[in-house]
Amino acid sequence: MTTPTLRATGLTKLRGGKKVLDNVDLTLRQGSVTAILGPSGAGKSTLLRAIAGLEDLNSGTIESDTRVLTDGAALVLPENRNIGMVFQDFSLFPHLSVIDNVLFGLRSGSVAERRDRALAMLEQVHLSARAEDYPHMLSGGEQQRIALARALAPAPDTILLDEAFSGLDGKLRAELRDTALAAIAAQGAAALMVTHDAEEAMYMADTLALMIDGRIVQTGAPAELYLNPVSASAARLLGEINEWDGPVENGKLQTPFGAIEAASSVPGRGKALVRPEGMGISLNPNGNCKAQEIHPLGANLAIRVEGPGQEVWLAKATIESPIKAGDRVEIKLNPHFCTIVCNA
Ligand SMILES: Nc1ncnc2c1ncn2[C@@H]1O[C@H](COP(=O)(O)OP(=O)(O)OP(=O)(O)O)[C@@H](O)[C@H]1O
Repeated sequence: MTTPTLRATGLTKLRGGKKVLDNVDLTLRQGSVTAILGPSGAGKSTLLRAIAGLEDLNSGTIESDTRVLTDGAALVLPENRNIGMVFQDFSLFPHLSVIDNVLFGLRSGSVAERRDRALAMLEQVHLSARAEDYPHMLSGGEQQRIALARALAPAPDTILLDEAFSGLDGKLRAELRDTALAAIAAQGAAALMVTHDAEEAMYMADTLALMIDGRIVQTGAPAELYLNPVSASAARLLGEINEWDGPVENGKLQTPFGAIEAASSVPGRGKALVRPEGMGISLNPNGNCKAQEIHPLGANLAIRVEGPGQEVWLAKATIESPIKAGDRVEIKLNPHFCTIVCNA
């Protein structure tokens, strides 16, 4: 595992008596991308801003591998934290050319060295040919690539991306994600990104941190969190999930679509969580379930399946599936996509 470049411990921030950050711990590592995913108002931007030094904290410590950035009173100013930031709205200086925007944050080295560095960063985001243009001459995606080059130019230890791709759509957004990943990897910075978009978070991040009501409720690799969520609310952040409450007896919880084994002991009642991919669906004229509605989703079909007691769960099948709305079907749960959590 690579060296931590930034460690936040016990970050707490109160606003109007409400904890918008509640004892947040987070470690960022060199060359690794961490994404914070959470609903609106969860405190994601506040956390990013606190790390950048733009937000005071009530308590907690933020340290880089060499120094303490915040520890109650001890505070390193934002401009001295060696942290780069990219915002959703690009925030380029309109009166400066592209190269001057990138040069803006470069303070060390001779004029020629700084220019070489700025050009190298523009090269990295494939825009060196536009160095003398002004921001208004560039598309939104191009402006965001300049913002990324500007943030990475001073070789920050850490780069913070706040909904940096949200203003862009479709193909452009996908391209910018890849450009950003390559540029971040080339610089070896630790990246922390905030997004509402679960697919974007899973695509880009090595580590995901799920944030709800100011607390980080789960941290881990995207696949681990997708398959083994700690709660229904954590599971919902990463995509659709079927939920079923019931007693756990002999280590099993019975759902309308089959029994699920509890990985660890869950006392009393539990909640079964089943990803749509875990609903193994097949045509069976004698099956006790029915395909109620079918919607194409690119390579997959989303199928609403009615169970024996008229419960409706979501299943996924590949686009070649012969199943049609109204068909009798059979469901076999795939335990890989099923979890039981405490029903608290
Ligand atoms: N300047 C401010 N003054 C007062 N309250 C604020 C301020 N900025 C944010 N808040 C509140 O702090 C809480 C956390 O806000 P924050 O912007 O960090 O959430 P978020 O998870 O980034 O949300 P979003 O995804 O909508 O941007 C919210 O309840 C928000 O209303």
